[in-house]
Amino acid sequence: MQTREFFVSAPGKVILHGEHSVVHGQVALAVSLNLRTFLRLQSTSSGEVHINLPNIDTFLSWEITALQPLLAGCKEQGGLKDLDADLLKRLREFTRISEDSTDTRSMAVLAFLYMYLSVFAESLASITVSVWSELPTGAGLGSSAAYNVCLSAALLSARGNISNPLTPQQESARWSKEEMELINRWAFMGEKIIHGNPSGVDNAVGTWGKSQIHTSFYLFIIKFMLHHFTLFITGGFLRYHAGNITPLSWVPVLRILLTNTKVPRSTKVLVSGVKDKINKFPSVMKPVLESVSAVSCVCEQTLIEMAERGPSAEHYNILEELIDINQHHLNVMGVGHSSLDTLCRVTLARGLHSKLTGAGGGGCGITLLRPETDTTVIQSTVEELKACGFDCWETSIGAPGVQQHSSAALSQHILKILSSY
Ligand SMILES: Nc1ncnc2c1ncn2[C@@H]1O[C@H](COP(=O)(O)OP(=O)(O)OP(=O)(O)O)[C@@H](O)[C@H]1O
Ligand SMILES: C[C@@](O)(CCO)CC(=O)[O-]
Ligand SMILES: [Mg+2]
Repeated sequence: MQTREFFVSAPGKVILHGEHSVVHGQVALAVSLNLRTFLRLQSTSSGEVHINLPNIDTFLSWEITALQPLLAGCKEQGGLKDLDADLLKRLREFTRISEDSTDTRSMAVLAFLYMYLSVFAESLASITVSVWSELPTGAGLGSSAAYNVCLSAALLSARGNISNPLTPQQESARWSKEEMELINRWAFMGEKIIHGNPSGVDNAVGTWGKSQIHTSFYLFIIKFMLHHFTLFITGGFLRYHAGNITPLSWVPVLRILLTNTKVPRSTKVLVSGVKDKINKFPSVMKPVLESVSAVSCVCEQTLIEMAERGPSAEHYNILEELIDINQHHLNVMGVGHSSLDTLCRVTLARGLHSKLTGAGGGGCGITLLRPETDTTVIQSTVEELKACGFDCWETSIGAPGVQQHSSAALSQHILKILSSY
């Protein structure tokens, strides 16, 4: 063990276009969100492993001697290609979590124990891990990915597989590109446990976020543009395709209203439902997935054009039409929900366009706000959506990816929650 105590955090994400079709190799556009998950790891000498997950009211511990036999016959650490099915089976038996279980607590515990046992296989260490998130759990904003990215970064750092990048002078620090790749790969393993068959977009956004290359490059662009009196900055969008993530340079900030319908759903169940539909009607569903990919590409082109020529009303009309088309496609895939229909209807009554974001089936939706959208219109929309029982707020997008923090960098509120275990 390298450190007695440290803190990490990772952001959630919003998918603009491409959810579900990205699982089947198509293009997605996503952006990190300024809502984060925070983790505190302490090394102890208790001979036990503790996990505290206050968001889901889960506080558990195990004797290391009870966990050790689970590693019998395990492959060498580094099994990053596929999940170790035998270890997962033994873990399910040990925790009495059945194969078809998708409940919140079971998924979180399995992902944690799997990553802990795999990373510390050579010598199980006594640790206490506490995780708390600003993100709603299971609502389409990448809460599972932020959780897995935090676990991955903290466990790998504690084990010494990656560095502890924070220097005494710093409040926050990030890892090297190679280390972030490792964090991302282990987080993907956690996503496999929680999602079943993830595309990797959520953990990639949670790891990389709005990259540093972005920030310095864009500061230059912003200066240039302000000099030319164009009030126009980047939105930090990322393009994800077949395991590769690339920042979209020169795209505008979009104003987005986020609505949480609060209807619970499981990404694992929804992703598997789409797969069943594709298997049942391949000739019907494949063109739908390809069309969603085309929506992502046309959207990307439009954003680039908006940056190059300056945004026009026509650009916003295109973005709105793409949102409508994609929402219809997602309904065809079977991942819509009456609560999301309500969101679309309420916003369209005021000329605003919405779609679900993330896995759908309830959870969150996004509404595009035009630059000229009046504050009174936004306020009345928010009020009506709240009257439907939804949470609704204007987001700030484009946040940094996974980071290590000093305790001084965290707010008293977060520190208090994480330190009370
Ligand atoms: N703060 C947290 N504490 C503990 N477990 C969490 C936390 N956040 C997420 N999880 C785990 O992730 C699961 C939710 O993952 P799921 O993929 O269904 O939703 P999501 O990631 O919020 O949405 P999407 O995948 O559509 O973006 C929870 O059931 C829980 O197991
Ligand atoms: C539904 C999905 O496309 C996005 C969930 O945020 C699943 C995935 O990409 O793994
Ligand atoms: Mg998820």
